[in-house]
Amino acid sequence: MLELRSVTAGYDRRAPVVRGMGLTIEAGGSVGLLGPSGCGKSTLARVAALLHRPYAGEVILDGVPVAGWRHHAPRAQRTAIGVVFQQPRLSADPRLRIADIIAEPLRATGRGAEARSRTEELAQAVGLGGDLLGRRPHEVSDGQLQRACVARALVLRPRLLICDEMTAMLDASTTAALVGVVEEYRARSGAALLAVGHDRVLLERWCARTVAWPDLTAPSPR
Ligand SMILES: Nc1ncnc2c1ncn2[C@@H]1O[C@H](COP(=O)(O)OP(=O)(O)OP(=O)(O)O)[C@@H](O)[C@H]1O
Repeated sequence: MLELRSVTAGYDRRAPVVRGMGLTIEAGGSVGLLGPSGCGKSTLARVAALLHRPYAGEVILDGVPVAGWRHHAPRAQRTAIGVVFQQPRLSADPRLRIADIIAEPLRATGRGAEARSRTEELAQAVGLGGDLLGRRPHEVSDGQLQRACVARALVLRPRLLICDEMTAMLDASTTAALVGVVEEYRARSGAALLAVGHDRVLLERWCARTVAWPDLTAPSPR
């Protein structure tokens, strides 16, 4: 469903963080990407999420090379992919209420009419009850905000979910709950998963296949 071919990317063309890397995520499959802190996992995850344009190489979505990049890839392709980042406080607009954070992608794609029903459905799925939907980020815990970010990542019914250290700052029970939400969604929808992190035990339990950072230097077998 998604293939990265010989991708080179980073923040300075003269010293790229990611060099010539390949990774394949099969339709419905799950891949855990392991690597030490600072090696470039998040950078590669952002390329895979079509949020960061590589300097070289190809990103192929459903057999079609992604084209028309500016900083991001075109929205029509990006909406096939849901992303959860490590730090919910950096990825959620502090001015919005939790319900609006969850519904943001619907409104941004002209599907605001579905916002109310989808928000209620997903809030229930991720375990956000009571008055939490009406609060702003500074009025909820990190774990509650990350639950909202998982709901937001699912709201457009993505066919690929990228979880970049989604549980790094969470306790064991919230980690288990959110992995459960992702897996329940995948079981129902057939969506694929790229989970990025440095917790080998978690990723090996969660994903059908795990790859460690140095092994990505050669293109993955197709
Ligand atoms: N926006 C940015 N501008 C410049 N350099 C950056 C930027 N984001 C990351 N880097 C640098 O790129 C390198 C890889 O960072 P990246 O976040 O991809 O690593 P990581 O493997 O995900 O790390 P961690 O596990 O600690 O999150 C690091 O040296 C980092 O300092």
